[in-house]
Order: sequence, then structure tokens, then C-alpha cells
Amino acid sequence: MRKKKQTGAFTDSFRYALNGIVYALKTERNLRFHVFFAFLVVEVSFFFGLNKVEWAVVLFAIAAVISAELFNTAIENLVDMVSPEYREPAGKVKDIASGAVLFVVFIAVVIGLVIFLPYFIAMGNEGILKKR
Ligand SMILES: Nc1ncnc2c1ncn2[C@@H]1O[C@H](COP(=O)(O)OP(=O)(O)OP(=O)(O)O)[C@@H](O)[C@H]1O
Repeated sequence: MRKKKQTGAFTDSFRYALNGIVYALKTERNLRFHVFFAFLVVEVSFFFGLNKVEWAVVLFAIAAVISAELFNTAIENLVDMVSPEYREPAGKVKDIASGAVLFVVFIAVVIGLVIFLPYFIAMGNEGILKKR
């Protein structure tokens, strides 16, 4: 059996983790889209001046979506390694992993609506009042 590669230092573990994120970003279009959208949401959050609790909820939702995407990518790679040929159970594993991402994204969208909709409505109302 092949010996496990010695890593040791904490900085090595950190580097490997970063490599994983960079690899996933290079290969997964969906992840790139979610990261882009996350930056957009953070900008909008600064613009509206969210309170501490709102910031915490928004950042947690972003973290949940991006980590779900990373886990999904890891599972896809694992499935491709274990079952490069077409097999129904392999497909199911991938579908379930994608389903997990879809679920988290759906909840994140609901959170986004709950937090940002009142700000957008207030902004719209201010605009209407200024025009009068
Ligand atoms: N080895 C396999 N055996 C059976 N079905 C598979 C296999 N690989 C993929 N599939 C089916 O094809 C679908 C798409 O698989 P693919 O590897 O292309 O993922 P993907 O489209 O890159 O996913 P994502 O869009 O989340 O990155 C899977 O959800 C699964 O239903």
C-alpha cells in the first residue's frame, strides 16, 4: 500500500485547502457564479447598511451556499474517480449532492428576500416621495 503523504505543518493544510478552493473555482461554473453573486450581495449589504444580525444571517447564507457547492464538487470528483463508467447509483449520488445545493440556494433566496425586500421597497417609496 502506498504511504500517506506527510504534511505536518498547519500552513501546509491551509495551502491544500486553498488549492481545493482554487481547483473548484477553475472547474465549476456554478461555483464561480455563486461567488460572483456573493460579492454582489455583500456590496448591496454595504449599500443598505444592514444591522449586525442581518449581516450575520446574510454571511451565513453565503457561507452555506458556497460550502455546499464545494462539497458538491468534491462528491462529483469522488464519483468520477470511483465510477468513471455510467452506473445508476453513481448518478443518484451526484443528483443528491446537487439537490443539497439546490435546497441551500432556495433557502438563501428566501433569506435574501426577507432581508432585502423591505430595503428595496423603502428605497422605491423614497424615490416616489422625492418626485412629488
Ligand atoms: N457515472 C455516472 N453514472 C450515472 N449517471 C451519471 C454519472 N455521472 C453523471 N451522471 C448523471 O449526470 C448528471 C450530471 O453529471 P455531471 O458530472 O455532468 O455533473 P455536473 O452537470 O457537472 O454537475 P454540476 O452542474 O453540479 O457541476 C448527474 O447529476 C447524474 O444524474
